[in-house]
Amino acid sequence: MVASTESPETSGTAEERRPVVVVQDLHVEYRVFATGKRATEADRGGLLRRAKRTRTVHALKGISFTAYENDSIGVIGSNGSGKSTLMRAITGLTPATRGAIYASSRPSMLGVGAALIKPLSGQRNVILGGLALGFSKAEIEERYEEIVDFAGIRPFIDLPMRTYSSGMTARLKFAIATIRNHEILIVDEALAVGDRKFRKRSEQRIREIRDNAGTVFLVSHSMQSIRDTCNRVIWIEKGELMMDGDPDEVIAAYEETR
Ligand SMILES: Nc1ncnc2c1ncn2[C@@H]1O[C@H](COP(=O)(O)OP(=O)(O)OP(=O)(O)O)[C@@H](O)[C@H]1O
Repeated sequence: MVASTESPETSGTAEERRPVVVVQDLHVEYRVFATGKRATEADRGGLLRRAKRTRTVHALKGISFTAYENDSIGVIGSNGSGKSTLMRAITGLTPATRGAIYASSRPSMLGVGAALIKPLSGQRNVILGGLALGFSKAEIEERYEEIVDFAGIRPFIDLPMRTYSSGMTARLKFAIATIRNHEILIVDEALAVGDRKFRKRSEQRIREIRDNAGTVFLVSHSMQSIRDTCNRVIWIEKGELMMDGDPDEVIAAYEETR
Protein backbone atom coordinates (compact mmCIF):
# COMPACT_ATOMS: atom_id res chain seq x y z
CA MET A 1 0.00 0.00 0.00
CA VAL A 2 1.18 3.51 -0.74
CA ALA A 3 2.31 5.48 2.26
CA SER A 4 2.26 9.24 1.97
CA THR A 5 4.51 11.22 4.25
CA GLU A 6 2.48 14.39 4.28
CA SER A 7 -0.19 15.14 6.81
CA PRO A 8 -3.70 15.83 5.58
CA GLU A 9 -6.17 18.43 6.89
CA THR A 10 -3.49 20.89 7.75
CA SER A 11 -3.84 24.62 7.90
CA GLY A 12 -0.96 25.19 5.50
CA THR A 13 1.50 23.31 3.40
CA ALA A 14 4.02 21.03 5.04
CA GLU A 15 6.77 23.59 4.40
CA GLU A 16 4.98 26.17 6.57
CA ARG A 17 4.59 23.84 9.51
CA ARG A 18 7.33 23.05 11.95
CA PRO A 19 8.43 19.41 11.94
CA VAL A 20 8.70 18.20 15.53
CA VAL A 21 9.44 14.50 15.18
CA VAL A 22 11.25 12.94 12.24
CA VAL A 23 11.47 9.16 12.12
CA GLN A 24 13.85 7.87 9.48
CA ASP A 25 14.04 4.24 8.41
CA LEU A 26 13.59 3.06 11.99
CA HIS A 27 14.33 -0.55 12.83
CA VAL A 28 13.93 -2.02 16.30
CA GLU A 29 15.00 -5.56 17.09
CA TYR A 30 14.50 -7.27 20.43
CA ARG A 31 16.80 -10.14 21.37
CA VAL A 32 14.87 -12.58 23.48
CA PHE A 33 15.61 -15.88 25.14
CA ALA A 34 13.14 -18.50 24.08
CA THR A 35 11.93 -20.32 27.18
CA GLY A 36 13.63 -23.64 27.71
CA LYS A 37 15.36 -25.71 30.34
CA ARG A 38 17.62 -23.58 32.47
CA ALA A 39 21.30 -24.47 32.04
CA THR A 40 22.81 -26.04 35.15
CA GLU A 41 26.46 -26.44 36.10
CA ALA A 42 26.29 -30.04 35.02
CA ASP A 43 25.05 -28.90 31.67
CA ARG A 44 28.47 -28.21 30.22
CA GLY A 45 27.30 -27.03 26.87
CA GLY A 46 24.58 -24.99 28.52
CA LEU A 47 25.86 -21.57 27.62
CA LEU A 48 26.29 -22.49 24.02
CA ARG A 49 22.88 -24.07 23.83
CA ARG A 50 21.32 -21.09 25.55
CA ALA A 51 22.89 -18.79 23.01
CA LYS A 52 21.24 -20.84 20.30
CA ARG A 53 17.90 -20.32 21.93
CA THR A 54 18.18 -16.56 21.52
CA ARG A 55 15.60 -15.26 19.07
CA THR A 56 15.45 -11.90 17.41
CA VAL A 57 12.08 -10.21 17.10
CA HIS A 58 12.18 -7.61 14.35
CA ALA A 59 9.47 -5.36 15.82
CA LEU A 60 9.92 -2.35 13.49
CA LYS A 61 11.14 -2.74 9.93
CA GLY A 62 12.05 0.60 8.40
CA ILE A 63 9.42 3.09 9.58
CA SER A 64 9.67 6.66 8.25
CA PHE A 65 7.39 9.67 8.77
CA THR A 66 7.44 13.28 9.93
CA ALA A 67 5.13 14.67 12.60
CA TYR A 68 4.39 18.40 12.55
CA GLU A 69 3.36 20.94 15.14
CA ASN A 70 -0.38 20.64 15.90
CA ASP A 71 -0.56 17.13 14.49
CA SER A 72 -2.63 14.69 16.46
CA ILE A 73 -1.60 11.32 15.12
CA GLY A 74 -3.56 8.17 15.79
CA VAL A 75 -1.47 5.01 15.72
CA ILE A 76 -3.40 1.86 14.82
CA GLY A 77 -2.63 -1.76 13.99
CA SER A 78 -3.36 -5.24 15.27
CA ASN A 79 -1.95 -6.67 18.51
CA GLY A 80 1.81 -6.99 18.38
CA SER A 81 2.16 -4.88 15.23
CA GLY A 82 4.73 -2.56 16.84
CA LYS A 83 2.74 0.48 18.00
CA SER A 84 4.08 0.58 21.58
CA THR A 85 7.58 -0.17 20.36
CA LEU A 86 7.38 2.85 18.05
CA MET A 87 6.14 5.05 20.92
CA ARG A 88 8.86 3.83 23.26
CA ALA A 89 11.48 4.44 20.58
CA ILE A 90 10.21 8.02 20.11
CA THR A 91 10.53 8.69 23.84
CA GLY A 92 14.00 7.14 23.83
CA LEU A 93 13.07 4.24 26.13
CA THR A 94 13.78 1.64 23.44
CA PRO A 95 16.94 2.07 21.35
CA ALA A 96 16.82 2.04 17.57
CA THR A 97 18.70 -0.88 16.04
CA ARG A 98 19.00 1.06 12.80
CA GLY A 99 17.71 4.38 11.49
CA ALA A 100 17.16 7.57 13.44
CA ILE A 101 14.64 9.66 15.34
CA TYR A 102 14.93 13.42 15.61
CA ALA A 103 12.69 15.41 17.96
CA SER A 104 12.53 19.16 18.60
CA SER A 105 12.03 18.55 22.33
CA ARG A 106 11.87 15.56 24.61
CA PRO A 107 8.69 13.60 23.92
CA SER A 108 6.87 12.50 27.06
CA MET A 109 4.75 9.45 27.59
CA LEU A 110 1.57 10.34 29.44
CA GLY A 111 1.80 9.03 32.95
CA VAL A 112 2.71 9.69 36.51
CA GLY A 113 2.07 6.12 37.63
CA ALA A 114 5.52 5.51 39.04
CA ALA A 115 5.31 8.54 41.32
CA LEU A 116 2.05 7.58 42.99
CA ILE A 117 1.74 5.61 46.23
CA LYS A 118 -1.31 3.40 46.67
CA PRO A 119 -1.70 3.49 50.46
CA LEU A 120 -1.84 7.31 50.38
CA SER A 121 -5.02 9.25 49.73
CA GLY A 122 -5.97 10.58 46.32
CA GLN A 123 -5.31 14.05 47.70
CA ARG A 124 -1.72 13.25 48.72
CA ASN A 125 -1.17 11.55 45.39
CA VAL A 126 -2.26 14.64 43.47
CA ILE A 127 0.49 16.52 45.29
CA LEU A 128 3.05 13.75 44.72
CA GLY A 129 2.17 13.44 41.02
CA GLY A 130 2.34 17.21 40.59
CA LEU A 131 5.77 17.36 42.25
CA ALA A 132 6.94 14.53 39.96
CA LEU A 133 5.88 16.64 36.98
CA GLY A 134 8.00 19.52 38.23
CA PHE A 135 5.32 21.75 39.77
CA SER A 136 5.85 23.55 43.06
CA LYS A 137 3.47 22.86 45.95
CA ALA A 138 1.82 26.26 45.43
CA GLU A 139 1.29 25.56 41.74
CA ILE A 140 -0.26 22.20 42.53
CA GLU A 141 -2.58 23.77 45.11
CA GLU A 142 -3.67 26.25 42.45
CA ARG A 143 -4.61 23.38 40.12
CA TYR A 144 -5.87 20.99 42.77
CA GLU A 145 -9.61 21.62 42.33
CA GLU A 146 -9.35 21.34 38.57
CA ILE A 147 -7.56 17.99 38.83
CA VAL A 148 -10.09 16.54 41.25
CA ASP A 149 -13.02 17.79 39.15
CA PHE A 150 -11.51 16.44 35.98
CA ALA A 151 -10.89 13.02 37.54
CA GLY A 152 -14.45 13.10 38.87
CA ILE A 153 -13.54 11.34 42.10
CA ARG A 154 -14.26 14.08 44.64
CA PRO A 155 -16.23 11.86 47.08
CA PHE A 156 -13.26 9.48 47.26
CA ILE A 157 -10.37 11.93 47.31
CA ASP A 158 -9.66 11.37 51.04
CA LEU A 159 -9.56 7.59 50.70
CA PRO A 160 -6.38 5.61 50.03
CA MET A 161 -5.73 5.11 46.35
CA ARG A 162 -5.58 1.34 46.85
CA THR A 163 -9.34 1.38 47.44
CA TYR A 164 -9.98 2.93 44.00
CA SER A 165 -11.21 0.87 41.08
CA SER A 166 -8.83 0.59 38.14
CA GLY A 167 -10.95 3.10 36.20
CA MET A 168 -10.83 5.62 39.06
CA THR A 169 -7.06 5.23 39.36
CA ALA A 170 -6.63 5.71 35.63
CA ARG A 171 -8.80 8.84 35.69
CA LEU A 172 -6.78 10.35 38.50
CA LYS A 173 -3.50 9.57 36.74
CA PHE A 174 -4.76 11.08 33.50
CA ALA A 175 -6.01 14.20 35.32
CA ILE A 176 -2.64 14.73 37.02
CA ALA A 177 -0.49 13.92 34.01
CA THR A 178 -2.24 16.32 31.64
CA ILE A 179 -1.97 19.42 33.82
CA ARG A 180 1.45 19.99 32.34
CA ASN A 181 1.59 21.41 28.84
CA HIS A 182 3.38 18.91 26.69
CA GLU A 183 5.03 19.85 23.44
CA ILE A 184 5.13 16.24 22.28
CA LEU A 185 2.78 13.96 24.15
CA ILE A 186 2.35 10.22 23.72
CA VAL A 187 -0.84 8.63 24.97
CA ASP A 188 -0.70 4.84 24.80
CA GLU A 189 -4.14 3.29 25.37
CA ALA A 190 -4.88 5.58 28.31
CA LEU A 191 -8.34 6.22 26.96
CA ALA A 192 -9.31 2.57 26.98
CA VAL A 193 -10.06 2.83 30.68
CA GLY A 194 -12.77 4.91 32.22
CA ASP A 195 -16.36 5.25 31.13
CA ARG A 196 -17.77 7.01 28.10
CA LYS A 197 -18.18 10.36 29.86
CA PHE A 198 -14.59 10.36 31.04
CA ARG A 199 -13.37 9.27 27.62
CA LYS A 200 -15.06 12.30 26.08
CA ARG A 201 -13.42 14.61 28.65
CA SER A 202 -10.02 13.02 28.02
CA GLU A 203 -10.41 13.44 24.29
CA GLN A 204 -11.28 17.09 24.79
CA ARG A 205 -8.12 17.50 26.91
CA ILE A 206 -6.03 15.89 24.15
CA ARG A 207 -7.49 18.32 21.61
CA GLU A 208 -6.60 21.23 23.89
CA ILE A 209 -3.01 20.05 24.16
CA ARG A 210 -2.84 19.81 20.39
CA ASP A 211 -4.35 23.28 19.95
CA ASN A 212 -1.69 24.61 22.30
CA ALA A 213 0.86 23.98 19.56
CA GLY A 214 1.53 20.51 20.87
CA THR A 215 1.88 17.29 18.94
CA VAL A 216 0.01 14.27 20.22
CA PHE A 217 0.41 10.58 19.38
CA LEU A 218 -2.55 8.49 20.42
CA VAL A 219 -2.26 4.70 20.37
CA SER A 220 -5.68 3.15 20.56
CA HIS A 221 -7.80 0.23 19.48
CA SER A 222 -10.84 2.50 19.69
CA MET A 223 -11.40 3.84 16.18
CA GLN A 224 -14.00 6.22 17.62
CA SER A 225 -11.44 7.87 19.92
CA ILE A 226 -9.02 8.12 17.02
CA ARG A 227 -11.65 9.67 14.73
CA ASP A 228 -12.71 12.15 17.43
CA THR A 229 -9.18 13.24 18.32
CA CYS A 230 -6.82 12.86 15.38
CA ASN A 231 -6.20 14.72 12.13
CA ARG A 232 -3.94 11.98 10.83
CA VAL A 233 -3.55 8.23 11.27
CA ILE A 234 -0.57 5.93 10.95
CA TRP A 235 -1.31 2.24 10.42
CA ILE A 236 1.38 -0.26 11.35
CA GLU A 237 1.25 -3.97 10.61
CA LYS A 238 3.99 -6.49 11.41
CA GLY A 239 6.43 -3.66 12.00
CA GLU A 240 5.80 -1.96 8.66
CA LEU A 241 4.05 1.30 7.84
CA MET A 242 0.99 0.33 5.82
CA MET A 243 -0.58 3.76 5.45
CA ASP A 244 -0.27 7.32 6.72
CA GLY A 245 -2.98 9.87 6.03
CA ASP A 246 -6.56 10.97 6.53
CA PRO A 247 -8.22 9.17 9.52
CA ASP A 248 -11.33 8.05 7.64
CA GLU A 249 -9.36 6.64 4.72
CA VAL A 250 -6.75 4.86 6.83
CA ILE A 251 -9.32 3.45 9.28
CA ALA A 252 -11.49 2.20 6.39
CA ALA A 253 -8.51 0.44 4.80
CA TYR A 254 -7.49 -1.07 8.15
CA GLU A 255 -10.99 -2.29 8.91
CA GLU A 256 -11.25 -3.95 5.52
CA THR A 257 -8.39 -6.26 6.47
CA ARG A 258 -9.99 -7.37 9.72
N1 LIG B 1 10.47 -6.05 25.63
C1 LIG B 1 10.27 -6.87 24.60
N2 LIG B 1 11.08 -7.93 24.40
C2 LIG B 1 10.89 -8.74 23.35
N3 LIG B 1 9.93 -8.60 22.42
C3 LIG B 1 9.09 -7.58 22.57
C4 LIG B 1 9.20 -6.65 23.66
N4 LIG B 1 8.23 -5.72 23.54
C5 LIG B 1 7.54 -6.06 22.43
N5 LIG B 1 8.05 -7.16 21.84
C6 LIG B 1 7.58 -7.79 20.58
O1 LIG B 1 7.60 -6.81 19.57
C7 LIG B 1 6.46 -6.92 18.74
C8 LIG B 1 5.68 -5.59 18.76
O2 LIG B 1 5.13 -5.40 20.08
P1 LIG B 1 4.41 -4.05 20.53
O3 LIG B 1 4.14 -4.14 21.99
O4 LIG B 1 5.17 -2.89 20.02
O5 LIG B 1 3.03 -4.17 19.73
P2 LIG B 1 1.69 -3.33 19.84
O6 LIG B 1 1.29 -3.00 18.44
O7 LIG B 1 1.84 -2.20 20.78
O8 LIG B 1 0.67 -4.42 20.43
P3 LIG B 1 -0.70 -4.28 21.29
O9 LIG B 1 -1.75 -3.68 20.39
O10 LIG B 1 -1.01 -5.70 21.59
O11 LIG B 1 -0.41 -3.46 22.50
C9 LIG B 1 5.66 -8.13 19.25
O12 LIG B 1 6.04 -9.24 18.48
C10 LIG B 1 6.14 -8.29 20.68
O13 LIG B 1 6.11 -9.64 21.05
